[in-house]
Amino acid sequence: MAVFEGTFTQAEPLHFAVVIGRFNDLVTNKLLAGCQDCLKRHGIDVNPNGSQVDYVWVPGSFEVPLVARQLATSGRYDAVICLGAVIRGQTPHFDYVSSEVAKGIAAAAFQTGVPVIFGVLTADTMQQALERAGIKSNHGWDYAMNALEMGSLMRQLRSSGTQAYPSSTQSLAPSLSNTAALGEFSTDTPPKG
Ligand SMILES: Nc1c(NC[C@H](O)[C@H](O)[C@H](O)CO)[nH]c(=O)[nH]c1=O
Ligand SMILES: CC(=O)[C@@H](O)COP(=O)(O)O
Repeated sequence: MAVFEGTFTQAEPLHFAVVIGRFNDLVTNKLLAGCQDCLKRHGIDVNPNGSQVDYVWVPGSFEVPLVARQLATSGRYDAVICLGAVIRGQTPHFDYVSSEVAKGIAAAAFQTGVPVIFGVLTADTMQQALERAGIKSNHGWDYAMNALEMGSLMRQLRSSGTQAYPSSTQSLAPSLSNTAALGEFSTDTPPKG
């Protein structure tokens, strides 16, 4: 049997895409800064003109999953980091946007086998969101850590001969079979070789 765990010390070969919602960009720009700071401190070249991180801006959180899935499907990235800020208003709109973006991001990961990081704040107030985007702590940093860990973990799983999905189901596989495929990595992970 084996134990697989992502590391943070050998990030040099990893490639990331970051999808950012422009809505509430007072918050999302701060999440992005935290995310870049973390990646940079782990040896990643975060320059948009470099070769390791691509950035895609979309109008709002609702658009994030579509773009995240397209990027994940490209096979160019070890992880896709999604950043957004959904802040409750006076109508039920918040519930629709936050629910769809959460489901959509999960679906993008399941459908592609690529880690898609849920970095969308869902806050009752702007104050709550800002506190989580740099005033108290910056969750952008945490989301980058999640991407580093998952990118590293998936590389390990691939090189050990285990794969989250058979390559034939790499894109747009039905969610049921994807869920079953993920079960391969429960505590019953088969031995290597
Ligand atoms: N209200 C918020 C939105 N709304 C915009 C949607 O995300 C979307 O862009 C629009 O409905 C067009 O499809 N987006 C956020 O990211 N945060 C919000 O609080
Ligand atoms: C997240 C939202 O939907 C929010 O910004 C919209 O505000 P409102 O419900 O007042 O229209």
